[in-house]
Amino acid sequence: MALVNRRKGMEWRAASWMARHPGMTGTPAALAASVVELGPVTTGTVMAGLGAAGVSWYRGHPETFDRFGAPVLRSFRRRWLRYVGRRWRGLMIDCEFGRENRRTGHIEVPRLVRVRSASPSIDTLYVKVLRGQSLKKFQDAADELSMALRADALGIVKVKPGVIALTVVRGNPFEQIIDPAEIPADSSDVDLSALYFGEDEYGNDWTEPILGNHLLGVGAAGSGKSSLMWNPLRAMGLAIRDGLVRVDMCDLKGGMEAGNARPLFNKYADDPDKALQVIEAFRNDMKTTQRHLKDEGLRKVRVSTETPLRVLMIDELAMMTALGSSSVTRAAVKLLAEIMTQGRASGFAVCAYLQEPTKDILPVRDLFTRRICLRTTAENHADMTLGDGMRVKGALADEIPADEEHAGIGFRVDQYTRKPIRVRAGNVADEDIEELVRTCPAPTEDTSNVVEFRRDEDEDAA
Ligand SMILES: Nc1ncnc2c1ncn2[C@@H]1O[C@H](COP(=O)(O)OP(=O)(O)OP(=O)(O)O)[C@@H](O)[C@H]1O
Repeated sequence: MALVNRRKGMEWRAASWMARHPGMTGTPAALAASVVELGPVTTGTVMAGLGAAGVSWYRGHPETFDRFGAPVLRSFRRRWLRYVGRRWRGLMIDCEFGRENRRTGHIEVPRLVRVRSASPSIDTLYVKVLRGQSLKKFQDAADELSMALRADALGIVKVKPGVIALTVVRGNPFEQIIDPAEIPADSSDVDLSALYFGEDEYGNDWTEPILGNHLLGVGAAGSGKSSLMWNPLRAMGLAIRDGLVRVDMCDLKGGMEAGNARPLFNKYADDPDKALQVIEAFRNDMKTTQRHLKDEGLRKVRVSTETPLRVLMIDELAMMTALGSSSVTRAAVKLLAEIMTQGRASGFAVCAYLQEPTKDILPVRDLFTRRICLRTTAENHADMTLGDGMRVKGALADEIPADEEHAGIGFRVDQYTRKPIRVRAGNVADEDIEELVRTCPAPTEDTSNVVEFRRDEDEDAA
């Protein structure tokens, strides 16, 4: 075939643009058809009705609108304003991703195929690269791209052959330190299905359910993991005091984190051997509770002083699952797997915290039902913690600056939309922990007729 030195005709280019953007062409076409067929009054009335329905959704149910409606509208607006044709083309040429077609002389640029905007501060741009361009070329130009896109953090990954995703994060919605969870005035005010952890980037309360769940907090040293532990403890405060929630604590930082808060806990361990005993006893209590529920013909526990919610907290979980002696880690992994697969209905929850979420360190990672990823040291930790593809969608946990101003900031996944949401945990200071220990010590007498595990005498004495 002879070589041609002309571009495709304008009408053909317009036709292929229309085929690629059916919404942009289909909507005006449908409107025009409606005006012709039904008349301008009917069309106007339908449009006004749709507009009014949208406004009443926005005003009447902000939670569902922000969750489902806003991302769609925001993606559309950003695609056709912020990243519209000429702007995108200029940006690509300025960052030297344009290339002259030698035959036609036309400057070709990587094509923006899709824009998704999971939250006001996160855009994911899916880009079809030109033939001969590599992922590395984009990664090498990350600084230039980040400046041109006015991004505070930029992630660049391959999505499929020929398509990359640029994840653009702008601004820090959390310039203020967030207050810690309040200790409720009464144990009946404790909501075990929505414990306060902090705020999300929209300024809404960030809560997590603990009843029927297991929670994993991942973050590098100094990322603020302790606030993922103390906020739920404060939020459960009076329920701990009143015996509705019993917490066993394994503080494998050698007692540095929770050593001063022992009165809060039903059982406490600060080394792997003692922790293994605590975990084993927790599993045995779970078995006893399961038998009790079976005898009563119940499928689920009702939290009461007889059958309290049992929480096993483990700080520096890696010490139990990988870094301790092999006999301890083997036994601990087995016990944790048993507790996490069977404990939800009987009211036995695990909350664990660690720095590195790889399968070698945490073989039972997938059994955690709620996961939070604070600042990490490696790119792939966000996907390992939150689920595949979450980094592309915006969870750039490895780009969170490693300073105290950004401690407690991280990502969680919205259970309905499966999108990452930026969150910041409340900052729990030493005085807040002291207040909790002072006001909410666990009952020393074991009132339960189901769970027979008691504190050791020597611990009480201490
Ligand atoms: N939610 C928060 N908001 C603001 N600052 C915080 C928050 N959480 C922790 N910090 C501060 O960040 C610092 C480190 O926090 P923290 O000790 O919780 O980190 P960590 O992840 O537990 O680290 P390590 O694993 O090394 O113990 C502390 O000085 C703390 O005051």
